[in-house]
Amino acid sequence: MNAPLTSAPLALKDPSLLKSQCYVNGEWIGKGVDPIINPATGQTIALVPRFGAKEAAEAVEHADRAFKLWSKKTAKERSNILRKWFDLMIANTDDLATIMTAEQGKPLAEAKGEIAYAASFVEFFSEEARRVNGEVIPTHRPDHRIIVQKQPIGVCAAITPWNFPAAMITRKCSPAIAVGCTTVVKPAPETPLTALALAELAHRAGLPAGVLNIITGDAAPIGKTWCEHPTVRFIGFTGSTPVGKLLMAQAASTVKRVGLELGGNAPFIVFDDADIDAAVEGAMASKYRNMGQTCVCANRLYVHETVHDEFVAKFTAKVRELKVGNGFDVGVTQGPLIKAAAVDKVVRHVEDALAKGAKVETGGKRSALGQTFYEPTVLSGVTKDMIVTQEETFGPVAPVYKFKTEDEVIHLANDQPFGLASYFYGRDIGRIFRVAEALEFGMVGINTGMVGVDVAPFGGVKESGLGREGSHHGVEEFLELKLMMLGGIDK
Ligand SMILES: NC(=O)c1ccc[n+]([C@@H]2O[C@H](COP(=O)([O-])OP(=O)(O)OC[C@H]3O[C@@H](n4cnc5c(N)ncnc54)[C@H](O)[C@@H]3O)[C@@H](O)[C@H]2O)c1
Ligand SMILES: O=C[C@H](O)CS(=O)(=O)O
Repeated sequence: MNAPLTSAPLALKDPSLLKSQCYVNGEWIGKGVDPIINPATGQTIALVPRFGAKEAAEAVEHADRAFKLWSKKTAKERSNILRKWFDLMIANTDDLATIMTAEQGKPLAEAKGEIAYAASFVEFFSEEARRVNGEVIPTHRPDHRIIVQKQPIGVCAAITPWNFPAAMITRKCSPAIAVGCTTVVKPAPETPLTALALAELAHRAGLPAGVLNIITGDAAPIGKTWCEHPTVRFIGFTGSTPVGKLLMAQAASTVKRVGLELGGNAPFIVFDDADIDAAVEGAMASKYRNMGQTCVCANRLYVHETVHDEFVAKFTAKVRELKVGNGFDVGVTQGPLIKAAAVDKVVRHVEDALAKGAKVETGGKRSALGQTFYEPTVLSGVTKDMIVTQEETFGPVAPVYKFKTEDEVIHLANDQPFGLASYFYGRDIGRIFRVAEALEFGMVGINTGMVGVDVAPFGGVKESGLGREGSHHGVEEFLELKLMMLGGIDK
């Protein structure tokens, strides 16, 4: 059904950044039919095309033709275009953030922060493009020489989530493009407008047709087409673990590489020697960023019994200062969740915890602002039999547990299938190394609540994913090592 456009046009300095078509082979194609809804107001912002398997295959063919040219560009040529893309993202931050807040809901200041974060990957990999060096290996025979060349793997697919509509795309596409690959991208159905605006800026930066292709539409057939297409050499996915497992299975049909950034269930541990004020600050940053809708949010807060009451009192006081509302409104620090179903999941988690004996320190109920809003919540008296312990809540709920010993809390932290981010606060150097090495997670924040940055490898272990994004490691999954064994050198 074509939902009517019921919202006033977004206040953009450059209205041409608001796209309602797909970007394929350097052209805008398709007819908008699926509404993109503002989660704060329920209004329709724009309509986007509903593409499927056919268009997904066509995008791969365009990307493959472009690969043959793009991979032959010099590293400096690729670097220069990525740098221009970065410059245009920064110059258009306000419009990109406005589009993001409208479709995703996060407060405008957070959206601007994400644009800077997303742009930082483009900048970083514009520099890495020129650092992809091969090797000459000391020979085993005087008449032989051994050379290892790093070559771009080809067409890479990216399927991304709604919680970081810009950064999850640039964190995958900029390293791929930097080393000479080409890309086909399906953004989340909730938040494609940010992705399409990024494509427009890439076009303006001079990225050749077919290097970046972005289509919207039916996720399952698009994903299956790319997973099974013999020309696609890599599937990059950021999203839930169940979908990640499905894509990994589908990609096996053509022995593709996969890069999986999946679900999390981060422990946040406060030891007895922690700086409590710093721990509260770190917990606020980790827990309530994006209304708790990040894969690295503190999902379980374990506080040593000797400092528990002080931490809960100070933490709860800070949470009560959060202001819930429309992300465009001045002073709002907590916007809506992405959709009503997300709030329903939060309600289910909180009600389960209360039924099993948890206590509400603050919040604990839907906001009167509407069906997509939930009050920032702190629960105490939480135990491991509650759903919040085993499942990622993906909302503004902080379950607090008490613990007695280091061994006990390390076991509790590790005793679940996820392994993305983890955090702890403490100052004893011996404990810092013991705990950091014992935690079964891809990332450990020590006396900090934030781990995601362009220069550091981001990724998880166990059922939180495969591979690393960002940092100089971030190009490796887009490169093949080619051995050149040269004989007959003595003739
Ligand atoms: N590890 C990370 O970096 C990271 C980052 C953001 C989100 N996430 C995780 O993502 C989840 C929330 O995001 P979400 O709700 O968008 O996840 P999701 O898995 O439902 O969707 C993610 C993407 O996959 C697509 N998709 C869904 N079903 C598909 C299918 N059968 N075939 C192909 N594509 C399909 C969606 O359209 C979307 O583009 C949470 O679990 C969160 O932890 C992880
Ligand atoms: O939600 C997942 C993001 O990758 C979190 S971060 O912004 O990269 O820290």
